Amino acid sequence: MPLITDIKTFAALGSGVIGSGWVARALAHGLDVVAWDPAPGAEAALRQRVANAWPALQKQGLAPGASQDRLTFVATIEACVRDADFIQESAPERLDLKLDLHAKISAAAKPNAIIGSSTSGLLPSEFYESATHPERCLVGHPFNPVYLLPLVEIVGGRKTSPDAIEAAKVIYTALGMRPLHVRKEVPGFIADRLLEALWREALHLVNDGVASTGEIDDAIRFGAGLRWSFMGTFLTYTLAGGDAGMRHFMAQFGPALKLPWTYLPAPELTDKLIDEVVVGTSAQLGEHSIAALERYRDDTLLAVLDAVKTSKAKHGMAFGD
Ligand SMILES: NC(=O)C1=CN([C@@H]2O[C@H](COP(=O)(O)OP(=O)(O)OC[C@H]3O[C@@H](n4cnc5c(N)ncnc54)[C@H](O)[C@@H]3O)[C@@H](O)[C@H]2O)C=CC1
Ligand SMILES: C[N+](C)(C)CC(=O)CC(=O)[O-]
Repeated sequence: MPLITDIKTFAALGSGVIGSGWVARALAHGLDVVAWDPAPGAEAALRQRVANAWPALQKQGLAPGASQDRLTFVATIEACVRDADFIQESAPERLDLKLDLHAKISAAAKPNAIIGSSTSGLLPSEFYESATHPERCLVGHPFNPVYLLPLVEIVGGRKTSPDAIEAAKVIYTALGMRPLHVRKEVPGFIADRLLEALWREALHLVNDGVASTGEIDDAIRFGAGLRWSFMGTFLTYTLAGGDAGMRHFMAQFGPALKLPWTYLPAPELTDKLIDEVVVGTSAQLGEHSIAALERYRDDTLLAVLDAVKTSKAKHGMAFGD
């Protein structure tokens, strides 16, 4: 039986920050969405989050027929996945929970529906261990906000078939995303391995009293953060080597890698460090609500995406290049 790639109904299990982002993306692409989340009040919270995302999605352009009314919230896992053409799980990041959940999801789903998990770094071979038809099960790791950021890392487990990886690429592309197949199943995949290294160093800088949370964020957003929206570290550093490129860059800056610039192991998460990070980021939030900052972030991301697209077109490149 061929895997389903032309999807009409999207099932979302877990409707927190990431699940609601998937729901918003799928609705904006004109799909019917069925959602399930066991928390009391989850449906209202989901509809609220989708409504907050909708203005940005309208600016980006909705698919014909796209509507928030095409979201149905159901009471059981089985009702959520039974008729779904594609399933995305965004439940809490706990191996035991995902293992149990995927045994239930996969048993109730159509046998040829792809099942994706949003996990940030757990291994699919482990949490799909008890799945029915595990060959169609994989990771589709998105980035927050899921409804705007294109990247989705696709990671297969030991039992995932190559056909399922290809089917997932087709599905996520149809949802307006940029799939990146992580060919080796490693914890943290590619992107979170990089982000975690930065995050650990940032926490050390706070812990050691070198900088406040706001100063560290300034160091990112006025410098490398601007470059990262259109050029990765390898190409950026090639340009930093001047006409001699990467070879000169390595000769000049390679030795610094042996200097003790970075700590790598995570700092102890003491109450003092947690308080400092919470107080620092509360000051950064100021009077703004999370929802207001999400709208600001969405508008800014749309402008950045637009600018990158326009500039690439001027230089003969497609957005995905
Ligand atoms: N927050 C982030 O920046 C990102 C998170 N992820 C991944 O997405 C997944 C979800 O994370 P968030 O949305 O941030 O968490 P969240 O805490 O915002 O949402 C989790 C939701 O799952 C629900 N839930 C609780 N028990 C459940 C169960 N047994 N089955 C299904 N749902 C259940 C909760 O009620 C809650 O609504 C995790 O695997 C996480 O690693 C991926 C990319 C980014
Ligand atoms: C913090 N995080 C590990 C959950 C982050 C991600 O997984 C991706 C993101 O959106 O930064």
